Amino acid sequence: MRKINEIFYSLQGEGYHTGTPAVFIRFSGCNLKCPFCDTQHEDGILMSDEDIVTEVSKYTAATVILTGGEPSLWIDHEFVDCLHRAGKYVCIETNGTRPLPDNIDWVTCSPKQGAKLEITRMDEVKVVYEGQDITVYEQLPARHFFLQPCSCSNTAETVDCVMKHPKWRLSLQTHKLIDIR
Ligand SMILES: C[S@@+](CC[C@H](N)C(=O)[O-])C[C@H]1O[C@@H](n2cnc3c(N)ncnc32)[C@H](O)[C@@H]1O
Ligand SMILES: Nc1nc2[nH]cc(C(=O)O)c2c(=O)[nH]1
Ligand code: SF4
Ligand SMILES: [Mg+2]
Repeated sequence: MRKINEIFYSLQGEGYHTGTPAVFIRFSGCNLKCPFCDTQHEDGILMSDEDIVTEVSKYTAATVILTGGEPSLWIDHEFVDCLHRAGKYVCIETNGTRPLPDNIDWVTCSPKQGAKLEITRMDEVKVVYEGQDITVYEQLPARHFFLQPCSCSNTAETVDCVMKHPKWRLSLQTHKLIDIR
C-alpha cells in the first residue's frame, strides 16, 4: 500500500514538458520542510497499486507524474512497472535526496539548498530561485536546466538570473497563471 494525497488530471505546468496533459499522483509526506513549499501533502489514504492504476486509467493521457510530498519515499521498481503495464510514461518530481527505481522514464530533480543529492540520473534540473548561486548545479548530469520563480513572486529577478546564466531556461508555474491545478 502507498500513501496518496491526491490523484488529479491537469497539464504539466512546469519545466520541459510544460503544457502536456498528465495524471498527477501526489504522494503524502516529505523528508524536507522547504520554507517556500507550495503544497499541502501530509493528508493521505493508503491505496493498493491496483486501485492507483484503476484511478489513473480513467484518463486517456499517457503521461503520469509522480509527485508529492516526496514520491521517492513511496515508490519502487514494481510500482513503476505496474504503470508501464498500463501503458503509461512515468515522470517523477523529486528533491533528489533518495535513490530512485531505474525504470522511471523522466526524472525532474529539484535540488534544495543544504540537502545532499543521492540520485545519479536526471533528465532535467529545476531550481526554485531564491537568489542562491545556481552555478553550483551546472555540473549535474541533466540535459535541461530550468530556473523557476518562487510562487510567481520574483519573476523579474529570475529572468535577470537566466539572462546572466544562459545554460538555464525560465520555467513558469503556468498552471498558476491560468488558474488550473
Ligand atoms: C511540491 S514539489 C514535490 C516534489 C519534490 N518534493 C520536489 O521538491 O521536487 C514539486 C515542485 O514544486 C516546486 N515548488 C515547491 N514550492 C514552490 C514554490 N513556492 N514556487 C515554485 N516552485 C515550487 C518544487 O521545487 C518541485 O519542483
Ligand atoms: N499543473 C501542475 N503542474 C505541476 N508540475 C509539478 C507539480 C507538482 O506539484 O509537483 C505541479 C502541479 O501541482 N500542478
Ligand atoms: S522537498 Fe518538495 S514537497 Fe518537500 S517541502 Fe520541499 S518543495 Fe515541498
Ligand atoms: Mg505543485
